[in-house]
Amino acid sequence: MTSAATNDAHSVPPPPPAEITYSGQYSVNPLGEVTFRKLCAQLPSVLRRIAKMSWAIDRRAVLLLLACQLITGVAAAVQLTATAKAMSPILGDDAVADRLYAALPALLVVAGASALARGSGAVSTYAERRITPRLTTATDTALVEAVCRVEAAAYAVDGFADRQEAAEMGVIRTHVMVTDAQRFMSALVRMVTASGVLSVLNPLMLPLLLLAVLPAGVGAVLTARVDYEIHYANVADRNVRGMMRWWSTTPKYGDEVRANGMTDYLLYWNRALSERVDKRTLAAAPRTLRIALLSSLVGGGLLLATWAVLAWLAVTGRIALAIAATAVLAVQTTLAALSQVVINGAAVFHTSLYLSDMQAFLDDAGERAPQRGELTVGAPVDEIRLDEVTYTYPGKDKPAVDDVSLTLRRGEILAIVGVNGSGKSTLTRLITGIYLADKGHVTWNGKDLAHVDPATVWNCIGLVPQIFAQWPLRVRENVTLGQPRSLDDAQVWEAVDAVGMREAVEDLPAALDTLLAREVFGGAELSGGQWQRLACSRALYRRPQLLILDEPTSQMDPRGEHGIFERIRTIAPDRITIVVTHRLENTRTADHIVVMEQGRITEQGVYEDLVHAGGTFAELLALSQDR
Ligand SMILES: Nc1ncnc2c1ncn2[C@@H]1O[C@H](COP(=O)(O)OP(=O)(O)OP(=O)(O)O)[C@@H](O)[C@H]1O
Repeated sequence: MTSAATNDAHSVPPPPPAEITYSGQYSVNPLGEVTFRKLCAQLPSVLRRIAKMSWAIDRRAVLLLLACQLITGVAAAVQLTATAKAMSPILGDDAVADRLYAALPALLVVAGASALARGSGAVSTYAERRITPRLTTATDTALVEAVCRVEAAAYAVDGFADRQEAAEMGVIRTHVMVTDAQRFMSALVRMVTASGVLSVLNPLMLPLLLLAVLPAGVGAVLTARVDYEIHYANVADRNVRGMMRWWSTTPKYGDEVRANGMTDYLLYWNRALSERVDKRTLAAAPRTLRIALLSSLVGGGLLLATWAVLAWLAVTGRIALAIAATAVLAVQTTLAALSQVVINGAAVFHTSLYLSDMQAFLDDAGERAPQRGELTVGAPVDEIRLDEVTYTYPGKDKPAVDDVSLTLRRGEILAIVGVNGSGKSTLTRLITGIYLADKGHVTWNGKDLAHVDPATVWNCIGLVPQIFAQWPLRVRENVTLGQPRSLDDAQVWEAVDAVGMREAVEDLPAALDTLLAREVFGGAELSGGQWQRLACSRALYRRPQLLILDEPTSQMDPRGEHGIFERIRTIAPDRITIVVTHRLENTRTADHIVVMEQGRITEQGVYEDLVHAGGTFAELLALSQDR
């Protein structure tokens, strides 16, 4: 390419990343219409929920936490009352030594109560640390399990991935949830006891103090509301950025990224998405500043009024000096506790929003888990029938599989061929019960898959999908999928031999024990064709009743391909075998071939008949030989 051409290509700026918005049925920001009062009213139920979750994890730690809160409250009340007692002699007219001596018992009580409060603080931190890690693990596991167990069709539902991303935030927030709740509760207890003491000293002080702190409370909750609004607006972009980050940085696609010169573009993408996220976040900064300034201004003015009233009461002799001094302390304590209540209350509330997202996702995922029925299937699987089966992907107008009827019998090899997008893979998903038909029935041994426990169906299947996982596990687990059939490795080697991989596996640093993850220390990497052979050995190891191979040899050398088809023929009598392939020569092995076009079966028969039928099969075969 000439340099002019290169410059030309570079003078066209790349298009910005597509604008994606958080979609689906949860696309309405739940905070949009909520008032401050409603938010405060939600706190008890949020705390109850956190307590319930913690209770399920560690009852003793929860009880310990509650006991500590009680002790904190009692200690705060004792401290203030004893301080008031100590103030009278200290502010008296006797000699200093006599005044201190008289105040000593009360001062000792203050010291004891303070030590008790510190001790209970330390114990409550210990209890909280007993709960948090396990709570985080429990929620994380619940989320992973929920996603793994949904009907596969859920992945195609609008907004499912975005809601999953939003739910991930709930898991992250469980790290701080118990700490926030515990701090909130302990500050609340301290505040209630201190303000109780204060109102005993002078009933006028408490309402004034509450008024002084109220603006800070409103400000903190309003800020939380803005933060969540921004989080909500950024969910989709963060989701896409996370995915793109993985694709850009994983070594698996490193060759493609480098050799195709994609690095600059990918960095541009990452930057553009981050800038978009930042733009939204920065746009909110003036709003949060306004909220903070206004709430501080109003709160500060009211606090000034509180101090003025206290001074007026003392100066006019309406309260004794000792009481006024204790009131100053009580106001300080209440104020400190109140701001903690406000800060931690807002944090708890903020967390609750993410928890609600997580719970909504878990509930939704739970509803999307297969609920098909109690029927079971097992070996031997003699017949699989499809009767007028139709399936349309969510959001699509045209069916991917349209009115297909087919019968598969034990011992037969079926080949499915057709152009890209004709519905071959979708058909195999319907046969395996990964998707359920919208119309028509798929039956195994006469049992409709719509009513069969899918786990029993999947126990009978060995599947080599078109795009298969390269698990970062040892070779052994890559073959057994972590479900060994025996204690020794004999059957693993048998499956490895079946795909001609013995030599390659023996050459690895630790043979079957070699970790197949290049990124991890000590890990090894296989070639594309070797990975594909391993995927085949995985399916063969299961000795399935239904063996499905979707383009199983696309990356293999002719020797490997020949070996696999030999093997398929040898083991075919004990099972039903389906091969999806574009290499039409490979369909010679099949007892029956179906040709798919636009979701329908348009031709079927054996190889020799189809070659001479003058239809799509003959045309595709001729094209594949025209080089
Ligand atoms: N997860 C999905 N969500 C929505 N549409 C899908 C999904 N998977 C496939 N489709 C659509 O369904 C149709 C059939 O796809 P399918 O993967 O079954 O074709 P195929 O015959 O296996 O193609 P290929 O030869 O390229 O593997 C296509 O139009 C495709 O766009």
